[in-house]
Amino acid sequence: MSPTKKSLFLGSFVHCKSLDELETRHDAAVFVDEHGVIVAIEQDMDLQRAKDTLIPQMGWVEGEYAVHMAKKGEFFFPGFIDTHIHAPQFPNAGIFGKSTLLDWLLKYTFPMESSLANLSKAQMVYNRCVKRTLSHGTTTASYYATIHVPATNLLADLCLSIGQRAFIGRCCMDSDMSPDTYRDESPQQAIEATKATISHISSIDPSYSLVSPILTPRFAPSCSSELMTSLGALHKETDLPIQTHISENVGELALVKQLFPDIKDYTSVYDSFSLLTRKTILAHAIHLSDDEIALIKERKAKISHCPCSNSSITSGTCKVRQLLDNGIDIGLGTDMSGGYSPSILEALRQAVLVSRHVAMGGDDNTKLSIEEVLYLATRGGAKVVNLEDKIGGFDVGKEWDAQLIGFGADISDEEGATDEINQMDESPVDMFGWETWDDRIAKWVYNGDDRNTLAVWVKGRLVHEIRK
Ligand SMILES: Nc1nc2[nH]cnc2c(=O)[nH]1
Ligand SMILES: [Zn+2]
Repeated sequence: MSPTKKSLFLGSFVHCKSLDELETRHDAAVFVDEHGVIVAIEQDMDLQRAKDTLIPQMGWVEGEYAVHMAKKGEFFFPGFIDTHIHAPQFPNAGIFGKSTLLDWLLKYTFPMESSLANLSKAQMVYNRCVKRTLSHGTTTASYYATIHVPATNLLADLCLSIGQRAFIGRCCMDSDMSPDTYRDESPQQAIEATKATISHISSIDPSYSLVSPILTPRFAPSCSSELMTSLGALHKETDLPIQTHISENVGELALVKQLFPDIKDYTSVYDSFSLLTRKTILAHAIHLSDDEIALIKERKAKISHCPCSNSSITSGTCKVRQLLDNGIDIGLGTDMSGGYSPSILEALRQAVLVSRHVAMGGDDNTKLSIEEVLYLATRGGAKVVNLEDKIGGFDVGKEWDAQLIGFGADISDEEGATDEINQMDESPVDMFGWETWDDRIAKWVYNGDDRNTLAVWVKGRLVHEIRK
C-alpha cells in the first residue's frame, strides 16, 4: 500500500449536492494534505496554474506531492459506502438457489460462517473480500464478521493494512435459532467476546480513525433478551454504533411475534432493549408499519436499503420513497451474500429497478432517480454511519475518499476508433463522445462495473489501481 502523500487532483469532479442534485465541476483542482483531508478546491485550474498560484502559497514543495489527473471524459467521484455487508459470506456471493431468509441462513450461511473459525481460511476470504470491494469503489464498509474473535480481529487488521475504512462487528447470536456448532455459549460469553474485539480494535486504531468496532446483535430471533439487554447497556457505556437486521422477511416477522409476544412490533423489540438509537443501522426495513416508521424516525435510527438481497432471496420490495418522505436517513447495502454482488454500483441500479416495481403498484412518485441513488450510495451512506462530517462528498474539511471513473477513449475520437477492439476489453461502456455529462453518468450507472473504477483512494491514500 502506498503511503499518504500530499496530493493534487485535477480534472472533472462529480458529487451529490443534495438528494436530487449532482454537481459537476470541470477544470477543477482538489488539494489534499498528508492527513488525507481536502484543504482547498479551486476552479479553472490546470497543473501550471496550480504551480504558479496555490502550491507555493500553501508551501508545498516539488517532489513532496503527487499529481493525479483525470483524462478527458474521466471524473473523480466520492467513494461508495456499503452500509451493510457480510465479509464471511463472500465465497457464497451468487449462491442462494431458490431459498428465502430462514432456510438460506441454515443451508448456506451458517455453514460458511462457521467454517471461518479456521484462521487461514478467514485470512484468504477476508483479504479477497476487502480487495474486491475496494476494486468496486467501496471506500467504507459496515461489516458483519462471525462469532469468532481471532477471525473478526483479523478482518479489522486487514482493513487497516489494506486501507479500507470499516466498521467491524463481531456477530452476537446466542439463541437456539442457530445451530449448536455455531452460536455463542451464553450472553456473558457473547459480551466478553464482543469486548475482546473492541479492545483489539482500540489497540490497532485507538481513535477509530479508519476502523471502528460496531455492536452487532445478528437479529432479534438469534439473540436472547439477556444478550440484547447487555448490548444496549454496552452501547450506553461506549456510545459505539449498532447494526442489526429488521423486518426483512414475513417468516422472520412471525418468528419475532412468537419469540416476543408481549412486545408491540419488531421495531419495539429493539427499542425495548435500548438498541434503537441515532447510532443504529437497521438493514432491510421492508415490512414496517406506519407506527414502526414513526418510532425509527423519532429515535433517529438509520436504514440500510439492500435491494439486490431483497430480490435475490425474495424478501420483498422496500418502500424507499415512503422512508425518505418520513425524513429517515437511508444508505445502500450490498448485504452480500443475501445480495449476489459485492458491488454498490450493482446495488444502486437494483435500487432504481426495485423502485420501478414499487411504482408499478400505481404511484409514479416512488421511482428513484440516478441522482437519488448516487446520493444514497455516498452522502446518504455517510449519514447512516454517522460520518457525514468526514466523507460522502468533495468539500473542504472532508477526507479524500474517492474513485476515478473512466471509459477508455470515446469511440468517435480518432484514437478511439483505431483502438476500438482494445477499448472493448477495458470498459463495458461504449462512449461515443456526443453524450452529455448527465448521459455519461447514466451510462456508467446502468452499464459500468469495476473495469471503470480506475483508481480508489481512502483518506488520501491510493488503495486500488487498475494496472496501466
Ligand atoms: N440478509 C441477511 N439477513 C439476516 N438475518 C439474520 N442474519 C442475516 C444474514 O446473514 N443476512
Ligand atoms: Zn445482512
